[in-house]
Amino acid sequence: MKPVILVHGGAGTKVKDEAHLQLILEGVKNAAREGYKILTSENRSVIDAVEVAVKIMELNEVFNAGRGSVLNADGEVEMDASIMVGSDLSAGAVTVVRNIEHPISLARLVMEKTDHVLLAGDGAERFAREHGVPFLPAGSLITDRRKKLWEQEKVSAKISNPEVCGETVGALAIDELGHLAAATSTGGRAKKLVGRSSDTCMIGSGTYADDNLGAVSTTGHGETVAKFCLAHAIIRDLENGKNAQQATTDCIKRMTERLNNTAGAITLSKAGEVGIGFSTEHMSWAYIKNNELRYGATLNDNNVDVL
Ligand SMILES: NC(=O)C[C@H](N)C(=O)O
Repeated sequence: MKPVILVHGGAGTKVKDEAHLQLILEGVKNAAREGYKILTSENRSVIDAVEVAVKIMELNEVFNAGRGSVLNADGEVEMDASIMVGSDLSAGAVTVVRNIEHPISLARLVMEKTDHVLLAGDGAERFAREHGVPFLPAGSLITDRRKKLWEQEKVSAKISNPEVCGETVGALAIDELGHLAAATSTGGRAKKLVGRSSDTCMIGSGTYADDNLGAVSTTGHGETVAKFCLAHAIIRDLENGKNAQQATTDCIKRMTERLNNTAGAITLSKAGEVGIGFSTEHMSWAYIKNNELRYGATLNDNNVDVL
């Protein structure tokens, strides 16, 4: 089995101009490269690879995760993340967490240090403190760009257009032995109600991994993704014999038709096949397989860098 790392930088990104597109593409390529380094290093582990890839994007302000997350109705950052290991289906997630740099690492701590799957808000933050997770001063994750957008949107009564609140991040990996892992992290939807949880923290909607079938990370309009259990719908299609690309394309299409809203997903099958699908105009993605880095932001893109 060839190791593969596959990442996305969110469906629904409103690409402003060429310079913005390049920042997004550099962001997903960099995350894929760093994840692949871990995946192919001596002490390789799929869980480390997806965590590192997501952490890199949580630090990158261009994405809606960690620093650079969108702001809720009160103008604050509340974040969600989840992670899953395909060998034994262990999973961890956090929701409505504030002032920590890496929600994905906290989700991993929930997976590894508790017998729970999901911790929320104050309880998740108390658990983080007890495990020595550093806290940032309040407001540190708010960027000027998000603040400006929030101020513009504040004057409009309508709910945020899902096309303008993309940039959630996710990563999948498979190693030489066929072990899979998946991770997803988000600031959610702009102007969301305080305390709102997203699909991203829901195992089966935002994230899923099972060595017997495949791994999925989703992005897009969270309520739609959650109602459709998009990640697990794709897994079921894999189980029914579809390949990674067919399963991803078909589920996104069924979800979009049924619920009249948009989303995107990346999929790795247990054979290491890649699936990329979205019903938004853009979703950035990158993957490394066979020493080639492939990346893009539209369905027709097929850019290749040889490593
Ligand atoms: N763009 C996103 O993926 C946002 C995320 N799914 C949410 O609804 O919170």
